[in-house]
Amino acid sequence: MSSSCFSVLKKVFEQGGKSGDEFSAGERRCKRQTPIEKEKHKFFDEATILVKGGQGGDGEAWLGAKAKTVKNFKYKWGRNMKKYIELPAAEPADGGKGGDVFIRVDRHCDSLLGFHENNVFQAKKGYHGSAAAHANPGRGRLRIAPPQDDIFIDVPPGTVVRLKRSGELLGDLTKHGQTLLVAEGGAGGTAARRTRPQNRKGDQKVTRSKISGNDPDFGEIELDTETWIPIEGKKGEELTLELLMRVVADIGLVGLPNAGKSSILRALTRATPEVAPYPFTTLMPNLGVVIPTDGSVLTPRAYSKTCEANTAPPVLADLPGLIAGAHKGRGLGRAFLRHLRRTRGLVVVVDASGKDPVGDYAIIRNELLMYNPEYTKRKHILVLNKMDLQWAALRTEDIRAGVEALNGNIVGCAPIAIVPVSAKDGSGLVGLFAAIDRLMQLE
Ligand SMILES: Nc1nc2c(ncn2[C@@H]2O[C@H](COP(=O)(O)OP(=O)(O)OP(=O)(O)O)[C@@H](O)[C@H]2O)c(=O)[nH]1
Ligand SMILES: [Mg+2]
Repeated sequence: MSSSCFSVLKKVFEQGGKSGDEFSAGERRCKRQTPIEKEKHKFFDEATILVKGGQGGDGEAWLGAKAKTVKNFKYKWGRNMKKYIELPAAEPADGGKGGDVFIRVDRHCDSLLGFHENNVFQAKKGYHGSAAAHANPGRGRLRIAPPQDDIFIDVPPGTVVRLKRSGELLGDLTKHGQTLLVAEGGAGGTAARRTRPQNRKGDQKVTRSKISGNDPDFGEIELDTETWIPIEGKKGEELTLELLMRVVADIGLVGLPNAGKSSILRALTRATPEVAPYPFTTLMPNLGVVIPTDGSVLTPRAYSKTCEANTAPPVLADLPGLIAGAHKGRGLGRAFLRHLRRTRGLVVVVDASGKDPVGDYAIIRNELLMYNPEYTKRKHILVLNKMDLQWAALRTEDIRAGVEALNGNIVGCAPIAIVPVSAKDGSGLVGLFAAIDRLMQLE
């Protein structure tokens, strides 16, 4: 079947069996997708955003305030008390700081897709000095307006933040709740009370008659309070950032399309990735925590027996299928291999009922080598899947021998275990749990 046939078939599957004509006009309108939504797998893990810190609030220009004379309500006749007291003049307030922009990790967020439609983040401008009067009601006037609220941009765990221009790394955010300050808000402006005019030549606001001293330009300048001016708040930082997501997982599942990677993820974890008998079913990585859920296949007790150390269960990442020539852009290319960067080990899945399982294994190892030679040095397990098919079961020993005979220069390090399994009927999964546990114990 041609690949276009596959995509049509896939669409029909996604629509729950309805062909395009069976949808009403309203339904079709609702289902209309943007180009980005259509090709999610190309955009889900990278984005460019513009972040702007808020401008600082302006200082207050309030020069008219005078000291007030008020009645002394504590006054008692006969004592040495003043009947009237003088309250000092309230001073004008400085502007408040503009809001900062932070990037924050949220584990409920799973892609950067949203940033393709909404990619400008501007924090609010700081409060002006005049707002300070209302910021502290009943408790006296603040001399500085309060700072503006910060904004937080939520990203998925595993997001790398770089400056677009220079490529400088600003942060690699992996843990839920981690934050990174990316654009600082501008400082608030100073109020008129503290501001001095610039003593530049020709500045009209400086009264020449008041210039004294022996400086050839101006010397000391005696200022006239009439000329005091408030200062505007400073502009906030403004940066263009590049976001790049690399999933955070302990183990990556790699293999040719249809080998059964997603089926294995389903069998070992609670994740429910799509499984279907056509290639490139998986377009984006799926994650799952290794916890057996199906009592008929494995109980949690059986799992804990297989685990020697009482460590947190590993996270598996199921990636799209890789094909020969992926490094030249064939299939889905190999850009998704970046998601293996943070893994500690790999599980290479091979369809043992296929034409040439040993050849498939060599293709995968070669593609990994072409992408990043470091990947072929990582510890890995070779899973021979589809053992429920008789043809696969009969060939197991031949496949083992074939893999062991492969040249280390081509495939890198040898697998730490070769595990025959069937994701369909669950056989061999206990052995796979044990092998994964062993992989996690290895340095
Ligand atoms: N008989 C048998 N079929 C299996 C087994 N594991 C997976 N399959 C079938 O193989 C086909 C492909 O399975 P997937 O899990 O989608 O394979 P994949 O490697 O994730 O495929 P891509 O996402 O396209 O790369 C499906 O029809 C599965 O039902 C198995 O152990 N035995
Ligand atoms: Mg898949």
